[in-house]
Amino acid sequence: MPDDPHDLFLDLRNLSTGYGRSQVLFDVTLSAPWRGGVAILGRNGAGKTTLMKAIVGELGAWSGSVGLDRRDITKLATEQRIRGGIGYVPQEHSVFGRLSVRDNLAVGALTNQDKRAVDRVLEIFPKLGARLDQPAGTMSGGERKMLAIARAMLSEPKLLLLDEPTEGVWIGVIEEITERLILLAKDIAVVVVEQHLDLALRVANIAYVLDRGRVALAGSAEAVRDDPALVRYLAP
Ligand SMILES: Nc1ncnc2c1ncn2[C@@H]1O[C@H](COP(=O)(O)OP(=O)(O)OP(=O)(O)O)[C@@H](O)[C@H]1O
Repeated sequence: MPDDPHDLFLDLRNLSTGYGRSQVLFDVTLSAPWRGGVAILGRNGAGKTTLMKAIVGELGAWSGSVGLDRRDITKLATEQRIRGGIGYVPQEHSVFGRLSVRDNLAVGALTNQDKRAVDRVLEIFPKLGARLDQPAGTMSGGERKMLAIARAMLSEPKLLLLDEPTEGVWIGVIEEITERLILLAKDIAVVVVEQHLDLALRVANIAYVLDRGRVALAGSAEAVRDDPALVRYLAP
C-alpha cells in the first residue's frame, strides 16, 4: 500500500454507515491508489455492496469520511461523485433491458466528447459488436456484465467500482472479463468485489477482507492470500 497519502485516489477514513437504524459498516478505512486493482473480499452479508454504495454516495456516511482525488466528497451527491470520476457497475440491473446494445452504449457515451469512444470499447469487448441490435435484456448474464462494464468505461472513469462482475457468468467469459479488468487496472483504479478469490487477486494488487462490516485483513494481494486467517473470514 502506498505510504504517501497523496498517492491515493480513493481514501475512506473510519467510515460507518448502515440502513435505517441498523449499522452495517464500522470504522472502515480503505484506500485505492491512482492505478491498480483493489479487491474487496468477504462472505455473504459482510458489507461489500454496502461499501460500494457508500463510496458512490447511494448511502450517506454516519461518521468518517470519503476522499476522492484529494477532495472530501463525504457530503456530495452521487451525481457529483460520478462527475468526479467514479464509474459504478452494480451487482444487478446494470443494463437497460429493453434498449439495444447500441443504445445502451450510446447512453453510456452521453458525456463523452470522443466520437470514437464506442468503437474503442467495442475493440475491448468484440462480442458486443456482434450484438449491437439485440435488446440487452435478451443477452446472457456474461454478455450483460460485459455491456455494463463497457458502458461504465464510456464515462471515462478514473475509478471503476465493480460489484461481483463475474457473478453467474460462465467460466470462459469470466476469464475474458478478468483479462479486461487486468488491462484496465494498468490505467485507472479498479475496485472489485469478487467471490472468486483467484480472479480477485489476479486483478488486484491490494486486498481488503470485510468481516461483519469491519476490515479484518488488509494488505498486498499476496499477503492477504497467504494469511492463514483468510479462510476463516471467507467461510460461510
Ligand atoms: N436496503 C437494506 N436495508 C436493510 N439492510 C440491508 C439492506 N441492504 C443490505 N442490508 C444488510 O446489510 C448487510 C450487508 O449487506 P451487503 O449487501 O452489503 O453484503 P455483501 O457483503 O455485499 O453480501 P453478498 O456477498 O451476499 O452480496 C446484510 O446484513 C444485509 O442484510
